[in-house]
Amino acid sequence: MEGVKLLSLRASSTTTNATQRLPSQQFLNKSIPSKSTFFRPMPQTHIPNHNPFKRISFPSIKAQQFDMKDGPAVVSDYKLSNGDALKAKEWEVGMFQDELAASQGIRIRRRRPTGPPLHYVGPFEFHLQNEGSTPRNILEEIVWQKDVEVSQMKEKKPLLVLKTILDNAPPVRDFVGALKQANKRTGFPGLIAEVKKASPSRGVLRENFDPVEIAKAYEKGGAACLSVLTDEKYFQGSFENLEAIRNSGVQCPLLCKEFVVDAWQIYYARTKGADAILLIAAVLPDLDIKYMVTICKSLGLAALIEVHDEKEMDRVLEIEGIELIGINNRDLGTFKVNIGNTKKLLEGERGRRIREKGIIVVGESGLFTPTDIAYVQEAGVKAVLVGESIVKQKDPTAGITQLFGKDISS
Ligand SMILES: O=C(O)c1ccccc1NCC(=O)[C@H](O)[C@H](O)COP(=O)(O)O
Repeated sequence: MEGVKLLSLRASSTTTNATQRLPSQQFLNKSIPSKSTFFRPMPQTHIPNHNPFKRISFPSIKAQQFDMKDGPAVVSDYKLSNGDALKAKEWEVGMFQDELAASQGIRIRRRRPTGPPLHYVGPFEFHLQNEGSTPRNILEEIVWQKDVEVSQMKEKKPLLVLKTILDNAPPVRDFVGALKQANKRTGFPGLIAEVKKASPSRGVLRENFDPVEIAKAYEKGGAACLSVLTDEKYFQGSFENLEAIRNSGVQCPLLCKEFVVDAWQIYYARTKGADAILLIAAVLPDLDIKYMVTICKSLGLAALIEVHDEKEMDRVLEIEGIELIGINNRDLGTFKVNIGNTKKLLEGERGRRIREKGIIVVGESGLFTPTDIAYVQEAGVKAVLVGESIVKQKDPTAGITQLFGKDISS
């Protein structure tokens, strides 16, 4: 069988022991390395081109044990099968994607670093450090899990199948239009009411959870749009919930609240009745956002681009064609909530650019009282995304009236 030649494999014996505590309860008592083994600058890395016979140069690999004496080892003429070469290529591409993202300030790695395929280690017996394969925070853990889930789902329903379903799909509802209209009608920020059973930071929010009943109660209470969590593992949500709400007669446009790591998910969300989808800037590099926004537009979906800090906001403001930006008051890495974040990100030049571009800003998370709503409205939002404070109420319709300090249903 043809193979590629592994021309130089270097290994060093350095290890890192420095640890830091993770913030979330779920992560308590776990420690992670301060620096990931597979996330440091590796100037020697090249993405191999498609010719399997071309030279591939590999990044340096840190080893905990290495039975060669001292210093780098050079392996020559070690052959990889085509299958292994593919794995090697995938691994290097993954590394390259993470480095590209890091250059944009993105700390979330898109998939769990697996370490190089076994054959990379050649004839030497050494164990790769796997500290780098521990997620740094909950968002990274969710994203890694999502990457695995999506590859399995894609196998069951490839894009071509989704596209066929979409040929007969009912029309999309105008998500942004509904928010603007509600803002005009009520004088308050348009409400995106979240159908949320549980969350990593707050646990189960509502035991008796009937998504359709809650959606109807929100609509009755004056919600302009609904946000439906579809992640199962961390939020106890589902695409069945989204579909059921869509088929229940509820008229509000629906946001699919997912952790998008692959454009396939956008098509899938649309087949399940979504009118809008969330894209998180802390997870997606600029090019992915641009590409995904284009896909959303081609499908008629609105894209809610979520940011949490100035850097993310500045990146997103450079992207053409963004209509909706969500400012999350919750740090998805540490769970800390501060509604002052919305104000901070809308001050000065940023606020001016947003107004100039006619972007609708959504204040997200941690909104519980009429004072909170007034505060973010004063800061410049035209919409709010609210989950916990209304979903926990026995009667979510009344919860909305309580949140705004006024009946906003008519
Ligand atoms: O809510 C969490 O614990 C959480 C953890 C990790 C990633 C995302 C998370 N939440 C998503 C959201 O931002 C909220 O569901 C949404 O903005 C509503 O927030 P709230 O009104 O505070 O329920």
